[in-house]
Amino acid sequence: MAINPLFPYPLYLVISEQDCYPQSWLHVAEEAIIGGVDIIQLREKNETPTGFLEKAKKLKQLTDRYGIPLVINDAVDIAIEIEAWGVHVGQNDRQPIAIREKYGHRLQIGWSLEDRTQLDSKQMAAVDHLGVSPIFPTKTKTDTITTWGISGLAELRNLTEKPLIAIGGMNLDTSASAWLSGADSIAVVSAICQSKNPRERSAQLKELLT
Ligand SMILES: Cc1ncc(COP(=O)(O)OP(=O)(O)O)c(N)n1
Ligand SMILES: Cc1nc(C(=O)O)sc1CCOP(=O)(O)O
Ligand SMILES: [Mg+2]
Repeated sequence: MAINPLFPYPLYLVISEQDCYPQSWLHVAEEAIIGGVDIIQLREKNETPTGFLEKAKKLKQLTDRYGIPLVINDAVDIAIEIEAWGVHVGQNDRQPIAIREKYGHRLQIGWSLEDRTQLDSKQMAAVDHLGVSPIFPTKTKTDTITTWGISGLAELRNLTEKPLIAIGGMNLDTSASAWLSGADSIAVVSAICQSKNPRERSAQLKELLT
């Protein structure tokens, strides 16, 4: 697959302190960027708002230094405050139209797609890219509904021109098939965060996406 000019970020790291433990999450982020990660999402599900904001500021400094986009998970107000590139929201979060109405185009908006019927939702008008949620079951996030599999991803590719981000169980064994089946980006948590060498693992994953 070629790089999609609407989402030219083939390797997408979703990071949290907990998912990187016992490694330092900020160190993992930097090593992953050096290894080839193109975009990072900060996803802190167990932080206080103040703690999330502090982490977001630190990560923004790092991503700015390397010139890559930062996405904030769920917390639209924090994304605005730190001038993040984007926000990612799911079906149970603040919805794309409400975000667009309030903040215009200050944020790129990612939305999780859990079901084909959601492609017909009016929310799609305010969505910039879609998280295909999930491709495979994963221990990192268990409150998902059904799995798309590679065949579901390929079907989706024929149904929408929005950039598609494959997430859930993406690793060295699964990323190439998702990429070749139409994903514009491969999002990973544990494959990088739990690797002993996040820089090398990122480079290995990136190598598959060319
Ligand atoms: C790129 C990407 N895709 C999907 C998700 C999941 O978002 P959501 O369904 O809101 O679940 P949480 O991540 O908030 O638990 C994502 N974060 N990123
Ligand atoms: C953050 C997230 N969202 C998902 C979704 O399906 O929407 S799966 C997921 C975690 C992906 O972790 P790993 O790369 O370790 O499988
Ligand atoms: Mg969410």
